[in-house]
Amino acid sequence: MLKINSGRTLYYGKGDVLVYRTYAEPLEAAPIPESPFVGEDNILFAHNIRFAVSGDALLTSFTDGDNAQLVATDSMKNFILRQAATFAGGTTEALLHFLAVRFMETYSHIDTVRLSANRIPFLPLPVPGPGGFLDNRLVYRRSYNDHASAEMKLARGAEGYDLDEAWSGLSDLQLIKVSGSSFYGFIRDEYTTLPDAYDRPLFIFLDIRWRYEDPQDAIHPEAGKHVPVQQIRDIAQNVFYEFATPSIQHLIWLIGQRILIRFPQLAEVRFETSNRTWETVVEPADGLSSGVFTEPRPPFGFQGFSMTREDLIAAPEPAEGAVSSG
Ligand SMILES: O=c1[nH]c(=O)c2[nH]c(=O)[nH]c2[nH]1
Repeated sequence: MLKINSGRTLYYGKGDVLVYRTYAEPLEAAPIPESPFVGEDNILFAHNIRFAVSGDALLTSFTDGDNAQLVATDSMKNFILRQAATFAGGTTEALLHFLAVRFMETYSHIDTVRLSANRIPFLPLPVPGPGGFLDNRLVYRRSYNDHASAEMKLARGAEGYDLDEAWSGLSDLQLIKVSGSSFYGFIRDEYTTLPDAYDRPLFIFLDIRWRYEDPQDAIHPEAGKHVPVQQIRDIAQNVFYEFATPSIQHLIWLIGQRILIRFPQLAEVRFETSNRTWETVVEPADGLSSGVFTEPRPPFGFQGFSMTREDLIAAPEPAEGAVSSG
């Protein structure tokens, strides 16, 4: 008999399932030095979810055209939307875990669920209150900026469900540092046309993902070890601000160091970055005087880097000559 567990790829599912859940569980977080973030109300808890299932029982739907074991992807979408109403948590990771477990409890022939989500951020708006401006809890502003993400695989195990390949993430962060970044000292040969840059306006796109030592920490924020995406974002921003950096490669090393120092519950951090350094049109006289720049032309450079706790070294001090004065 044909099997799927012989290295065969078999899955199907639904992507772009938009789930706008209101009044999810509020999230609290302990502050860290780089971030004022101490929690969010989760009044809008919105996600774009991709949900894929697999299992031996699905093989004949491919080989014989037998639909008897197929949950229509339209039903999958309805399942996700309706189950989201009963979700009692407040993190993206917990939502994915909940949906995958509920699906496998409902459909016993499904062996594995792989799912991922991008949070759709809605930002609170300050309104005048008695003692100054306060975030209101009715009107929010849709943001197209960086956002939380998560992905995981849930597999039916001997006892319950095994959680594998669980990653939390911050996607689509875009940061510009107007002065205090250099790039020089690289190989200079007959292929080199790029001039040395001692102070470039460094615009970068970053995707950061992290994995917990114990993946349950991502799902149970009440245990106090969930890492808020806002604090990862604020660490990235602050490290960029603090250090004069010689390359994006070294910048992400410094960001990774800080993340692993702040969050001992994390086992690994991964980066994917893209270099969008603005093209100089009118050169500034020095780092802090006016210049004119424009969008860079493709092709764009990129970096990928992963770091585990074994990479942790003593916390580096901000470099001499860092533009940021605090
Ligand atoms: O930070 C950078 N790293 C590179 O590897 C590189 N290569 C390049 O052309 N510009 C840059 N910038």
